[in-house]
Amino acid sequence: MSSVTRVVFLRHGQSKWNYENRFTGWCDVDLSKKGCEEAKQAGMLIQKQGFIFDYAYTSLLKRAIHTLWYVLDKIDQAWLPVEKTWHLNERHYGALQGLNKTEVAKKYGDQQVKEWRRSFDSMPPPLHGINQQFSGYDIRYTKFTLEQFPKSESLALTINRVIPFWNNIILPKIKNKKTILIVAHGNSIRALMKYLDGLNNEEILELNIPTGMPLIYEFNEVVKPVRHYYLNNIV
Ligand SMILES: O=C(O)[C@@H](CO)OP(=O)(O)O
Repeated sequence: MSSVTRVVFLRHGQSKWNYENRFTGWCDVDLSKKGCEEAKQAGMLIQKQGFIFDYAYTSLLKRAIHTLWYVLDKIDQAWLPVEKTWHLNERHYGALQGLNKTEVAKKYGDQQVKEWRRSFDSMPPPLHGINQQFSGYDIRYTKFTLEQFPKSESLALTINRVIPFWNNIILPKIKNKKTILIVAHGNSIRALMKYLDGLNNEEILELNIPTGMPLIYEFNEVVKPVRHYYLNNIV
């Protein structure tokens, strides 16, 4: 019997705003047609590896939830216990949410946009006031007061809310040899990878997570990551 325990991470399939090249963050945008196909393909890749999961986790955002549904359908594990949590949400992109990335780069420069998107501690400009990109009144976020509700998040702040979730909820299950599926977002997965692999601030700058590509992490008996790799058609 294998002594490694596996966790499958999956960034949602392409969303409609990924397709339109717009900052998304906590805006609840659905999958594009291509994203639905990517999610089904991810399910097929996972199914080929014969994974039988004990638990699945996802965010409160439908691009991730629907990706998970496609995967569970393909692997015929729709019965799986699923927990949805804001801890796995995409990083909040503040006032950039809804804006076109190319237009923002024309206005502020490529370097600034790269920093906002990929650096460790740079914070996108915060949302001001209540506009259509503000989801603080949404019923799914009632546990936040308006003051607590994020108006923007750096990767560092994203790490602060993803890692306690990892340590409190996921880690004990890996210790108990449970196989776990986590369907999340580019930056919540980057936050986890920075932590798991001890990436420094230069390394994190270059880390991008592809949509709809299952990423397998293997953990040893003392729950240290020993190897990770993407599943693709070659596997
Ligand atoms: O817009 C977003 O929410 C994210 C992920 O789609 O974009 P980026 O790749 O710029 O972090």
